[in-house]
Amino acid sequence: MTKPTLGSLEVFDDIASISRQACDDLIPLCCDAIAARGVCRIALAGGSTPKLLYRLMAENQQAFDWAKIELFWGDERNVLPEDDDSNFRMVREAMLDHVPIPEANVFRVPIDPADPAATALQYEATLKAQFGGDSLDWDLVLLGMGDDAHTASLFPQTKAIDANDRLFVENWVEKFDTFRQTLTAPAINSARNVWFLIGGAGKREALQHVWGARQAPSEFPSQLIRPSAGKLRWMIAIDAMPETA
Ligand SMILES: O=C(O)[C@H](O)[C@@H](O)[C@H](O)[C@H](O)COP(=O)(O)O
Repeated sequence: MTKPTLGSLEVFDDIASISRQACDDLIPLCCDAIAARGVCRIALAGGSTPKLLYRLMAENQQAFDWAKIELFWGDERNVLPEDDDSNFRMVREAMLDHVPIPEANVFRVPIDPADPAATALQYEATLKAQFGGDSLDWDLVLLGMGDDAHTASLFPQTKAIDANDRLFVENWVEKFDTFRQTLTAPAINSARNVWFLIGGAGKREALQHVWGARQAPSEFPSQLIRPSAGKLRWMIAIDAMPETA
């Protein structure tokens, strides 16, 4: 069976079972972070896969100390927060509207569609201020992966892939003819925990490449995710698992 060379692999029946396990594991992760450092900082993934996890967090809200949890976005679309495509809106509807998290603990990417560069600089400054410097020791970064092997908004053959001197950047994505906003690979790789939540047969080929011997991160950006000291966890639905090589 094709497996990742880095990190742990767990195979699940479907995205629902991934979501239940991730929610169950988030409870002690948050408790331990808060006990150790007084705060739990999480970078949320966008897209559709993590929606159920966010709903489960809301359903199990009594298990989380929301006053000491800080939520950030690993990436965002270049749209306003009420837009259907907004990752912030997706999280707000699935979780934020239903849990007692203080508004001051929710760090939305301050999108100005007309000035993506300024937006990125502003969010990067927020990250540095909140973390007290350039090393973002996230307690958890949640990630999805596209069928083109992108993660966050690190898309193949885009500038953000090489933005190793930055933490958060605007990223022109030709195939969408628009900008995205994204954490850079170094900003993700400083995390204590990185969890990929991936499901769907459409991701199978991309995972085959990402886990394959050929290292080509500009083609398969999820290969960039190699936490320097933290734990990498692949939570994969069986329908996304590559055929045995
Ligand atoms: O803004 C986004 O779309 C996400 O951050 C993106 O990186 C997502 O995780 C993948 O595209 C997978 O998306 P699905 O979960 O919808 O398959």
